[in-house]
Amino acid sequence: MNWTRGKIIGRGSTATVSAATLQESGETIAVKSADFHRSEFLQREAKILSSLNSPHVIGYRGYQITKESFNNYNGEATTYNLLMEYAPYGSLADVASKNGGSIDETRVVKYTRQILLGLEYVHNSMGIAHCDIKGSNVLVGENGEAKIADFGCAKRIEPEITEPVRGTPAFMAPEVARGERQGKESDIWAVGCTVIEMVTGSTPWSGADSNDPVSVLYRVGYLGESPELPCSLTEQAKDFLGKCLKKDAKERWTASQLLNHPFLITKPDNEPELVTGLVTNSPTSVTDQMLWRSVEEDRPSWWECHEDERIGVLSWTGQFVVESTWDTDGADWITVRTE
Ligand SMILES: Nc1ncnc2c1ncn2[C@@H]1O[C@H](COP(=O)(O)OP(=O)(O)OP(=O)(O)O)[C@@H](O)[C@H]1O
Repeated sequence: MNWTRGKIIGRGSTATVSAATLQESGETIAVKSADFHRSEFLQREAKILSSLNSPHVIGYRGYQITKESFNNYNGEATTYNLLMEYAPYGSLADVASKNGGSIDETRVVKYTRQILLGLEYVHNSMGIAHCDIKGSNVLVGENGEAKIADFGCAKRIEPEITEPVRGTPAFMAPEVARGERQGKESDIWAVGCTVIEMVTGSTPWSGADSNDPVSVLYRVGYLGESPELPCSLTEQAKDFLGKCLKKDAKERWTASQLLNHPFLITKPDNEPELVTGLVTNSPTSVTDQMLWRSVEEDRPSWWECHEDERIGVLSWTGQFVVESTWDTDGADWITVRTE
């Protein structure tokens, strides 16, 4: 399959995402790329994504290994590329920021339903837990529908293998924060956190502790705290979040149960028009520079620092692997390590 790489449209902790055009059909796709030697998670993601087929999961278009010079490499590097359906509105986090910081309730209901439909499929039909549900890992497709993406942390539910828990601290359920287990129940906790993120425009725990993941994990895992519910929410919405944020994983509702919760089945008002997301129309050519958001132009200020420091900063903003050896006396807190 021949394709031409376009502008960079996203950058995560493990990979860079570019827009690209398929030469034969002219279709715009997204290509997630990583240096081959650091592409273990991306390869794992490609393997899982290739087995999934749902309107609520980002579409798989194949993978390719290339030799090319991009992403500030000196000279040519062997690059692993995951080819995916392109989501023109970017992630829910992008949609929120383009809509003045948060997402209106009608759309929050719609996106939540679609995330749960995606999870119902992934959990029940495919036996997979996503393990990193959050606003920046849910993309908005051409028709405005939410699609789950970024399966780099995903794992098979059965047989249950003891693996280090993975994900993003602010979205971690108590049992994950304690390094005990991670499965479909912890995805549901993360859905609750994602609803809070959509409503408030900030990640949960975004008070004084927001820059200290260890403190957040301690509060969730050992002090029994839950993220604060926005006071603007209706009673129905608060009840829904209560079912997602049950401290005991066994009591948490499943995706199928939540899909029947009144918060999601009450007829919504007319959906307001989507305010410009990443792009306003599905682009047809990567040469149409106006259509692409370039993170090259608005990299955060810490991006230019020395690579070691940058990895350090990324570790605070990105994903963590938590060793499952913690005990409650706090002695093992430093076993949180980054990947
Ligand atoms: N298919 C896509 N279409 C459009 N934009 C995309 C697509 N995939 C990813 N992006 C953009 O790139 C960003 C980073 O992608 P992704 O989360 O998959 O990378 P990552 O390295 O796994 O990130 P992290 O590990 O930090 O969560 C997304 O938040 C989104 O803005």
